[in-house]
Amino acid sequence: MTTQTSVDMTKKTLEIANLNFFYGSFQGLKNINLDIHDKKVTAFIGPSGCGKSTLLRTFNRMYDLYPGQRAEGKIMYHGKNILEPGQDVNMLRAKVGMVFQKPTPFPMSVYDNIAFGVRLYENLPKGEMDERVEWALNKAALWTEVKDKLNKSGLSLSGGQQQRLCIARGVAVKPDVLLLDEPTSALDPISTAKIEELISELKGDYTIAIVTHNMQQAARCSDYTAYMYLGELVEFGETDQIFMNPNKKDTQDYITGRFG
Ligand SMILES: Nc1ncnc2c1ncn2[C@@H]1O[C@H](COP(=O)(O)OP(=O)(O)OP(=O)(O)O)[C@@H](O)[C@H]1O
Repeated sequence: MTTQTSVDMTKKTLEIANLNFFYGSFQGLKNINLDIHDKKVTAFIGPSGCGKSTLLRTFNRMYDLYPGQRAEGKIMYHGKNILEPGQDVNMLRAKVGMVFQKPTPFPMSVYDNIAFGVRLYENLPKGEMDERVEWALNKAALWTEVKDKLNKSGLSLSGGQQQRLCIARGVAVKPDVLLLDEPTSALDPISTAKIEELISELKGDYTIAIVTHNMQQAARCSDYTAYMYLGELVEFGETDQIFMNPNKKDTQDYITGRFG
């Protein structure tokens, strides 16, 4: 008998089919097919320039902000192809939030860094906004460190705290998906460990896709791993299988450091 749990295990948040991406005439992604599973962490690994960030940026159409960049194919989210012209991209970006490599707090208070995004989508009375700010900072494991500094500039925090503030900002609008583009590459080992711990906790509530150069990080944090090379998806599967028993020799060579 199929239990509810096993049904949930196979639920997909994003279904990517025949996805191609172009920077002008240069094709950055070639016929990508994969599913992003609900409330799991999917890691994207591969050598520099293989298209990891490009792929991540298609999931919330971040590329739309840049002329000359276009995607073809399908990314199904809640039964709709988000690549179609009628898609409300602002709503999409609220549901599919993104955190970048370099922490990017807004030049405003810690409190307003969180409240700013919430105000774009919801009109909350002050008391409820206070609760939302505390809730988001708690989710990002930052509340105890900043609860006495809510009126201080977000830029006055340490790099690791700034990155958790950016995660709190993403979480505050209650997204389904969090896209993390090398979120720890600018951080020290202690901050990195905190973010990795946070990722494990957040996946209880959110679907997470992470680009990382750090193979150990992919192995530690993710449930699924995608290995990319030259704009193609070489191999995708459960992280244990990809790291311990990859199907392709290219994947094996990359994860064992024999590549290039
Ligand atoms: N704005 C752009 N205009 C033209 N080509 C681009 C642009 N951004 C990226 N590319 C190209 O697209 C390809 C994929 O780049 P992308 O940044 O997605 O790779 P990546 O795997 O994330 O690399 P890295 O690990 O170095 O961040 C590369 O060949 C890159 O040069």
